[in-house]
This record gives sequence, structure tokens and C-alpha cells, in this order.
Amino acid sequence: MKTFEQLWAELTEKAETRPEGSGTVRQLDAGVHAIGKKLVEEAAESWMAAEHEGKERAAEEISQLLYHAQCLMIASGLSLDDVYAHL
Ligand SMILES: N=c1c2ncn([C@@H]3O[C@H](COP(=O)(O)OP(=O)(O)OP(=O)(O)O)[C@@H](O)[C@H]3O)c2ncn1[C@@H]1O[C@H](COP(=O)(O)O)[C@@H](O)[C@H]1O
Repeated sequence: MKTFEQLWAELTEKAETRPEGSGTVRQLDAGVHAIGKKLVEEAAESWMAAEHEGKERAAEEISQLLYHAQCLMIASGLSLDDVYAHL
């Protein structure tokens, strides 16, 4: 298990070091447009899971939504503080 901040630290490190076989590096290389599409897909899957598939599936889909939101932030050059400033 990891927190939002721990995942962020892991993903920003991967973006910098670009380890072989990292799905995150692949996502980032695909760019903002491709990541944005994935984010929307995960948002829809989160909605469907929450409405029809129960808590466990909803939690799983929402975790993927958060992962792709972080990828979009990194690909857009945003920091956590840039986003937290609006919360
Ligand atoms: N939390 C996640 C995470 N959530 C979602 N995903 C990606 O999102 C996909 C889920 O999308 P779908 O449900 O649509 O599944 P899919 O259709 O099989 O996926 P695609 O074919 O569309 O890629 C997964 O296949 C992963 O590619 C994630 N990929 C990585 N992480 C974490 O990110 C960290 C770094 O990962 P790597 O960069 O791969 O080392 C690790 O801690 C991972 O646990």
C-alpha cells in the first residue's frame, strides 16, 4: 500500500531516471493527449464501478484514476503544490 505522495515520489523519480520496462515512462512518452484519454477512460470506469460494481472495484478504478492524474501532472510540468494551491 502507498499514499498519494509516495506514489508521486515514485513516479517523478521514474520520470527522471527512466528505468527500462516502466509503464510510467511509456505513458509519459505517449504525451498529454494520450494520458488525457486514459484519464477520461479511468474516470468513466470509476463512475461505473461506484454505481454498479461495489466498493472494492470502485477503489481499484479510483486508484488507477489517481495514477493517471499524476502522470498527466508530470507530463504537464505541474508539481503537487501547483495543484494543492487550488484545493
Ligand atoms: N498505480 C499504478 C497504476 N494504476 C494504473 N496503472 C496503469 O493503468 C493500466 C490500467 O488500465 P486498464 O484498466 O485500462 O487496463 P488495461 O486495459 O490492461 O491497460 P492498457 O492496455 O490500457 O494499458 C494498467 O495496465 C497500468 O498500465 C498503473 N501503473 C502503475 N502504477 C504504479 O506506478 C508505479 C510505477 O509503475 P511503473 O512505471 O510501471 O514501474 C508502481 O508503484 C505501480 O504500482
